[in-house]
Amino acid sequence: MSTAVASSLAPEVPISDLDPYADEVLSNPYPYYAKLRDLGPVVWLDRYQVYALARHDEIHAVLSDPHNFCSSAGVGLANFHTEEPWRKPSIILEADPPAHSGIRKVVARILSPANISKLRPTFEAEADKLVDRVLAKGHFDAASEFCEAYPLKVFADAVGLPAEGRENLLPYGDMVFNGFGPINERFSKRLESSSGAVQWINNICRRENLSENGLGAQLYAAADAGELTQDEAGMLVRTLLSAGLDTTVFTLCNALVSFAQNPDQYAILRSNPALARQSVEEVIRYEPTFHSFYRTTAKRVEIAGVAMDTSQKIVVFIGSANRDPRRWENPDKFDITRRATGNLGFGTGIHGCAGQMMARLEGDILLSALARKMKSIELTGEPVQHYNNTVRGYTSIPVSTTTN
Ligand SMILES: O=C(O)c1ccc(-n2ccnc2)cc1
Repeated sequence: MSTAVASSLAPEVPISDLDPYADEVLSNPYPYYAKLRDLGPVVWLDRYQVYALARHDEIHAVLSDPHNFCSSAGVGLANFHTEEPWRKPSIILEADPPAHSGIRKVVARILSPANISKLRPTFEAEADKLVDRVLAKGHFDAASEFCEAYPLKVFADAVGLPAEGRENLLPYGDMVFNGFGPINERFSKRLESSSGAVQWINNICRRENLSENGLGAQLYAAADAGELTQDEAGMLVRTLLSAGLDTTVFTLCNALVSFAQNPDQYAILRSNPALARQSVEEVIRYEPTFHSFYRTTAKRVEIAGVAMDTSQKIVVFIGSANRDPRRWENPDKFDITRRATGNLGFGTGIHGCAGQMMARLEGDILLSALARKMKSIELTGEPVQHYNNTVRGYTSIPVSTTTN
């Protein structure tokens, strides 16, 4: 498509030359999101030749309408209907009904509160051990020694992974999340340096490499019961490992930085550690890990009066929806006393995050364990941000802490 598209666009679609993947935007996207929201309900990003939605209501509507806005063309910038994906498409994330429905049902059961609540005693014991270890140090890196360590232990154990080789998990997830953006230098560099990780992931998802009763084994048991094929079970183990590590690591990073930067909010949590679960919700709203997603029009369709052709890519900025003053009061304030449920940090609709209860379990347990023992936390240096096309978090968060 060329300028012809621009001239055939209805006049009311504002055109922006924003590059959402530029470092300066990724380092603090919120002012750019505000500009996009003010431009209009639908904006044309000329650089990538895609429509962009930055307001809550239009994003909610598109994510709730898989019939008109499909996922099988890929949920990143690449259109699987016209170009080769970098890896085999996900049978749940990059699928539409009816193929999606049966797969989702199995994954939803395995990640349901009923099934994962059995993990709580183990998750709590590991959280107490980790909190005691880092608080004994007084000074530590809350990213590498705390926020990364916890999911890499408890979630990887829950899936049934062996102890060795786990250093492949975050680089693999980084590739997956870069892959939802353009094939830019950031993505291709990661792709080159992580071919070993791809091999390791494909191998570790095999049934014989997983523990007897983990979440991975439960997926293969569903195949034995005829709900999936054995191959689909293996692909869904890949899903758990693609989706379940970097996201929770960065959510915990964003929580720690948000609390360190808002000590009044940490004091509230400290006074009532039972607020941990609600504060995870506010972290997901205020600093969502997952910032942008795409859908593809499945037919000629209209959004906010803008007529779109079929096969058009639309980027929805979830991070912007969660800061939209049309939906949230004082959206730029980190406030753990607000009711943040219903925010779009976990998406919504049939593709709403299948792992959200796992993410909440990990966040609730780790933050309440911290709040019970850590009196205060402060940054002893600038947190080092992690740059990725789609997710936001940190690779280093130097802190000093005081205990009871
Ligand atoms: O099936 C997969 O490979 C896959 C599924 C879901 C995600 N995801 C996106 C945002 N939170 C999780 C990533 C990868």
